[in-house]
Amino acid sequence: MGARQQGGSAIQATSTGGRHPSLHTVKPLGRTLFNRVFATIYAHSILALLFYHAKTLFYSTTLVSFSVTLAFLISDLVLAFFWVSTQTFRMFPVYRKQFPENLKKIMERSDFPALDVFICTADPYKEPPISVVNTALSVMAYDYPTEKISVYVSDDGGSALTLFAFMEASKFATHWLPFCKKNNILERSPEAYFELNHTCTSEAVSIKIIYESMKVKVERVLERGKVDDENITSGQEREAFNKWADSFTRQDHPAVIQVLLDASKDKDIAGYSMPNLIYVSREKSKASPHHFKAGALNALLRVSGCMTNAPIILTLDCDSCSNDPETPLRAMCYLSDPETRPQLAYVQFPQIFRGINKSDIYNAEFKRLYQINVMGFDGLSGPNYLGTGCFFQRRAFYGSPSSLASPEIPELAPDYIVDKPIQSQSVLAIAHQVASCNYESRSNWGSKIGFRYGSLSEDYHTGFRMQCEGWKSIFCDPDRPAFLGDVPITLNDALNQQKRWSIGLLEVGFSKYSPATFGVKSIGLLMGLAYAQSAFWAMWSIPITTYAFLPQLALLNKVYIFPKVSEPWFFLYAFLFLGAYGQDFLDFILAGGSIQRWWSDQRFWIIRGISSYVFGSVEFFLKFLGISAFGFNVTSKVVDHEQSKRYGQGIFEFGVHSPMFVTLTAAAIINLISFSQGLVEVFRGNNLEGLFVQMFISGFAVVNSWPIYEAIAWRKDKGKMPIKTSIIATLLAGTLYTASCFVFL
Ligand SMILES: O=c1ccn([C@@H]2O[C@H](COP(=O)(O)OP(=O)(O)O[C@H]3O[C@H](CO)[C@@H](O)[C@H](O)[C@H]3O)[C@@H](O)[C@H]2O)c(=O)[nH]1
Ligand SMILES: [Mn+2]
Repeated sequence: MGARQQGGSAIQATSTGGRHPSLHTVKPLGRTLFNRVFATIYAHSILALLFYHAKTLFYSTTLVSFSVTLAFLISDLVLAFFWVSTQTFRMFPVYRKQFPENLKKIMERSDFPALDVFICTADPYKEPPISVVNTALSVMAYDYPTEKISVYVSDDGGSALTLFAFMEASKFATHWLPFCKKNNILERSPEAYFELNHTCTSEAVSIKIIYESMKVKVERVLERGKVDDENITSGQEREAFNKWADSFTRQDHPAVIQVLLDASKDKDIAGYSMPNLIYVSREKSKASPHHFKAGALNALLRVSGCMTNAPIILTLDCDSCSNDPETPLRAMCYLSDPETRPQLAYVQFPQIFRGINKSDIYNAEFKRLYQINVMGFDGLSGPNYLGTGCFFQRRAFYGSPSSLASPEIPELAPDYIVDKPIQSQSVLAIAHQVASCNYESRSNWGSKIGFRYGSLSEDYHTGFRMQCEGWKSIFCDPDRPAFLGDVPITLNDALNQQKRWSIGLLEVGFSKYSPATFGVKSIGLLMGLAYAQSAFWAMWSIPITTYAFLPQLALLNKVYIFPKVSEPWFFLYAFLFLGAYGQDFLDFILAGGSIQRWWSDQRFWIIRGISSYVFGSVEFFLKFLGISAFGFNVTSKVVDHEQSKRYGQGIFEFGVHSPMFVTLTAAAIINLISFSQGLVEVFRGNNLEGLFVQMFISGFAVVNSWPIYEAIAWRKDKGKMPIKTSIIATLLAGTLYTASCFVFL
């Protein structure tokens, strides 16, 4: 909205010095001055609050009041940390525009750099192969010199079913690509295209028939769980599937690298060349760590290095379909600009999703994380890497801009020129060698070269470390979303995803490369703080859990812990609450959000605070102390019909028992009871002034908890709260209340 109108025009030449038409412009957002003034006022209010706590702490006469004050002091210090670090995003947010149409005036198409696309998938039953195929087709059909595109699919599930789907896709692609280009189609994922376009030409109808028959074949094979002989059409295909011997399991198998399309040979039905399409399932063995997605990406980095070694790499999650065929040209506006290029590690596009319900109940949109904060980062040294939809310079994986970190073999150097066909014996031999699981042992992969290991949030970690090395990045947020991904549609999936993120981020936060120490030293205070905010994301659990339980338990015990409405300190509390919420609301709406979605956003922040972040922190510290281990739990992209219907109606999906639902439900129960108790007090004419803040907090929580009460009390569908969860939560609430009676006695 506001942001979009300030883009500037193509006439203001920026980077090309006026000699050529401009490729891109950058402008500060209009609200920067307001942000700075407001920050000054708000900072003073925070200091006043801390002073108030210190004073209360100093004069507290009992152990209980001392402990309660201390708990609020700690909580408010954490809130203050998040507030301070949020200001880094508000100091210099910028908005950029690109002019891809000008690229053609400056460069010949034949001079465009080659592009290697990496697509990761890990489990055919959670990530349906037909969707992965759609993602691949959507980028194979990019408006970009086709023979320069190579798509590498990493299959961490090591599944013949996925390979089968891609064999079928390579045949379908020979029809699909010319169809898209000839008709200048925008949605180049067939699924999206057929969903949107109901009035079809006869050509479209016949393409649709080919697509549907491929889809049916792929889905049938998936249902059967194996590729039957009748589905294998050539000796070459049979040879490939023979690799799935009896000893082949997903955790233990040799590397499988299969060239499905070869740009130098294969042609589409119109006679034009096809892109390269290569299936890669790296070697796995239970004896060696595989480092989850980062490991998969590094294997692709090496395999692609010796096969095509394109200078530009696009990384995609299996569900990130292209939504705009012009996207690589937009990225090229920066990657081909001699002024920005030498320092530029990557151009990040925002993560945008399809199929989010109207009020976005699980806050899948993540406006703050994926859009608002990123614009703030962009005005400093550039956005963090978001894991998908990102164009890298290959060189950025090999050391800082000024000093190259050399790989073990010359074939992997970023400037190596591949002079043999990708299917030649020698190329395939090296590719298999670098995809083996022992290749990385005692090497710099994962520490100084490639995607970085040691965190379940490999995206955040890798981008951060690149910036510490001196690389810059750019956020590219065009009006038409460049990619569209899938969102979790059950609460359990959403919370588990958030738990994984919070663990991964803590892993970086407490490593020797912590943004708070190493980061501040390498990239400066503002960038360091900006990264630190995410690293310690899970610490939100401290204030949120405290405010979800403590004021309520005190209220139940008739202990009033906040300033009375008539006291001046009350206004401080009111200002801090309204100021923070108000500014958040403003940011959200100015970034094009709706009021309804903003409400869900704040609600889900509270929900995460008492579930994902609490459990994520606990799991992290157990691992830190060497007591347990955790893995990368892939988010399901499979759509259950009933669940998806409820999701569409905006109904919360519980359905299964989860410890994370227990804490949530316990909080909902305690808030409801304490609010009711407060009401009783008010009707009895007791002390509304002293009660007010506590009543307000529990009332606010009650309104937010509405979906939980529904799920416990009167829903009948499969997504209601399991009885077991409700019982355990009630017991937990009872225990907390009993304990509080002893404390507040
Ligand atoms: O061992 C693994 C685990 C996952 N993946 C792939 O990683 C991607 C992301 O997994 P998903 O379950 O969809 O996670 P999300 O939480 O939705 O993803 C976000 O968070 C991840 C880090 O936790 C980033 O890697 C992603 O890019 C980012 O979109 C998918 O394509 C998976 O196939 C692998 O290749 N190997
Ligand atoms: Mn995902």
